[in-house]
Amino acid sequence: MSESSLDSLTKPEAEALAAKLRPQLRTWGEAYYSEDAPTVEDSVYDQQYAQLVAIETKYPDLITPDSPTQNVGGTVASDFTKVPHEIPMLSLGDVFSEDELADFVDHITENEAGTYNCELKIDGLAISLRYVDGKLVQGSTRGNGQIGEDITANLKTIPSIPTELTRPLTIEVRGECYMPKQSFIELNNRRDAEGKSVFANPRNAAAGSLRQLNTRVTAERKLSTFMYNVADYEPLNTRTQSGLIDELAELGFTTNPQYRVAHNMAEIDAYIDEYTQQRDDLSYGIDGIVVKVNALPVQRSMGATVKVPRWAIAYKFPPEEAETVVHDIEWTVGRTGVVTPTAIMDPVQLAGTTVARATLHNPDYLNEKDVRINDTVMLHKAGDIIPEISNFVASKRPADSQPYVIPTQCPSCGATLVHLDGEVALRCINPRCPKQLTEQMTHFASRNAMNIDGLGPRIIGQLFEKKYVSDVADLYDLTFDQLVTLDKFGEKSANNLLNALDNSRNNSLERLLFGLGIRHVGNKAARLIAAHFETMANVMAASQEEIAEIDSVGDTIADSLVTYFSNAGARQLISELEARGVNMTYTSGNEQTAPANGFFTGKRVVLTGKLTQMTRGEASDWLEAQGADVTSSVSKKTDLVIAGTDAGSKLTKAEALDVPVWNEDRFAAEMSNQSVDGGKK
Ligand SMILES: NC(=O)c1ccc[n+]([C@@H]2O[C@H](COP(=O)([O-])OP(=O)(O)OC[C@H]3O[C@@H](n4cnc5c(N)ncnc54)[C@H](O)[C@@H]3O)[C@@H](O)[C@H]2O)c1
Ligand SMILES: [Zn+2]
Repeated sequence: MSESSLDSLTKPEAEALAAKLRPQLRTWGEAYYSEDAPTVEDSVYDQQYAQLVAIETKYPDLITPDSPTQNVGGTVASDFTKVPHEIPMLSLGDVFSEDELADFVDHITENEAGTYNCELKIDGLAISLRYVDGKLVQGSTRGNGQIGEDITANLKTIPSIPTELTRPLTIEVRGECYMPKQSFIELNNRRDAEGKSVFANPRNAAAGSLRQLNTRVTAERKLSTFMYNVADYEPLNTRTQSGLIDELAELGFTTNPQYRVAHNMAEIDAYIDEYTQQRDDLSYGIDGIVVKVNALPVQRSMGATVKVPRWAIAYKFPPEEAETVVHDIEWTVGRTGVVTPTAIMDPVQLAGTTVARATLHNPDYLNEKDVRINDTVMLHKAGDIIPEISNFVASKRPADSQPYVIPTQCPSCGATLVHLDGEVALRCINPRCPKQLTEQMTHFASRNAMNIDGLGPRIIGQLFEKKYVSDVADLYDLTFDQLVTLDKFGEKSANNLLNALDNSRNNSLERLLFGLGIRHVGNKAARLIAAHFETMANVMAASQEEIAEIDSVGDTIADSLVTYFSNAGARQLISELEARGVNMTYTSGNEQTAPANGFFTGKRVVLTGKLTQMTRGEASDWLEAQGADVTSSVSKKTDLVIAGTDAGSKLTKAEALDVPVWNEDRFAAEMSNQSVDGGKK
């Protein structure tokens, strides 16, 4: 609300409006901070928040202590141990135009001559890390600013966070935990495919991934960090904000290199312009820039309000929007039968890319947005990354517009679509649905599954069209003569594909188990199950209880596996594969398939102490499969020691010899990284 429209309100009217805004903001804040699932766009929240600030600035006596303007947004879930922040973790004041920013800078310059440090405003969530004598002892969320949540175990799975500093400082370091753009896109794609709701932006995704009771989930989400602050700068040598970032880097933290010292508003403007241009090229999301007084003693003397420091301000990028017209809503069937709608639009430039498609996720989402064919819509990029429809433009809706009718039949096979229990997604449950079969075969051939080089979706589509295949077992009957009839497929490609198919017959069981695309059975679960039961026959004969007993497998996966194999068609498929020479046993323990130049290739690794997430045997098998040499005694030649709890003399010796030491979480994180990538090749 602008000053002038606010001026038209009487004080009682302003009071009444404030009394309406506060609970609304609180409700939105609750969804955003506790559920990591905002119910409105940030710009809507920001606009109402600004109205409240304007009212409270004009009539300070209307401020209530519980007003959202007086409290750092955030919650403390009861699932986590509480961590009091002796020095509060604050929010940032924000401005939305360069003029407002200039006012802030002028005000400071009048009082305190000096320089500013410009930093990128990373779209993540604030964390605090406490080190005692250089060792990481605790990590926490911002929470409500006064009290955070203890997420030490989760933070230890993040590779960029050092467990030990290069100097034995006792210090509390603060910064941002974020999810890189690529991981964010992959995570949301995966969630769409699984019929789950998607995260609105990388910040919510990072928060949701970090505040997990199961640290393995955190480890899989590929989070990273940039540290940029300390609770108290006394232990440091530097006395400037820019020097602080350098010193944190020397201590072993990952810091953002894109900061710059500015002397005046012109230089700050130049920085803003530069990063407004470059933001789309960064591998992480930013939602603005932060301008900070550079001298740390000046920061301290300026202090803070109850909510924000007085020595810093965030300049938020204006949300980039574009207008276009929706021509069609396309429904596509995924591997698991989830059918997702996509809006097909006139191509338009938006934040650095041409956009012609935007996902509408699921029928609920589509209905809520009420998008119709021929609607003019406003587009933005969710979390500045994924094109999304903000809303339709009511004034431009054609008079004869009809609400969009959600299809009831599969676009590929015509089967009636269903909602499975509790799912927002629509599904085709026809096991012979052609599109699902192509997608399933693509999955079967993929790198982490049967790893059949040269068998991509284009080829698979043709194989089905020509009726050379109807399921994955048929792949093993393909002939040279058939393959050379495919479009743009020469003799060399045909031979290569036949070779790749032949090689895949020797894969260890876990690849087949994963390749079947059984719901919930990811590559890690497949590995655990294959290693446990050793043969496909054992897996198929296993009861729900026997499967669920395996560490970190659990009921959901066990149920799904049993259901899958209870189907006669599935059992038939397995015997057809077996008849075609596909290996049905677990051989990874002694297989020579170590990646040629993976992280562990040729490394001497010693395991010591008690492991909790796996047995020593499993850890050792896995390391050997990665090409490591697992030895039992620590020497100068040892490359790495992995220490569980109660590690004794080997750990002491490693420390004395300066051999790098990893804890179990760090190792588990690497394991899941490698398995997600299918072993770095
Ligand atoms: N859509 C909704 O319903 C909803 C609800 C509540 C809040 N929000 C959004 O959340 C934001 C308000 O949240 P907030 O109070 O945490 O403020 P904020 O996120 O705007 O700014 C403060 C935070 O910026 C982060 N930050 C990133 N880079 C930094 C750097 N270089 N230096 C210092 N800090 C840096 C820190 O985590 C800090 O806590 C607004 O953008 C608002 O739109 C949205
Ligand atoms: Zn179908």
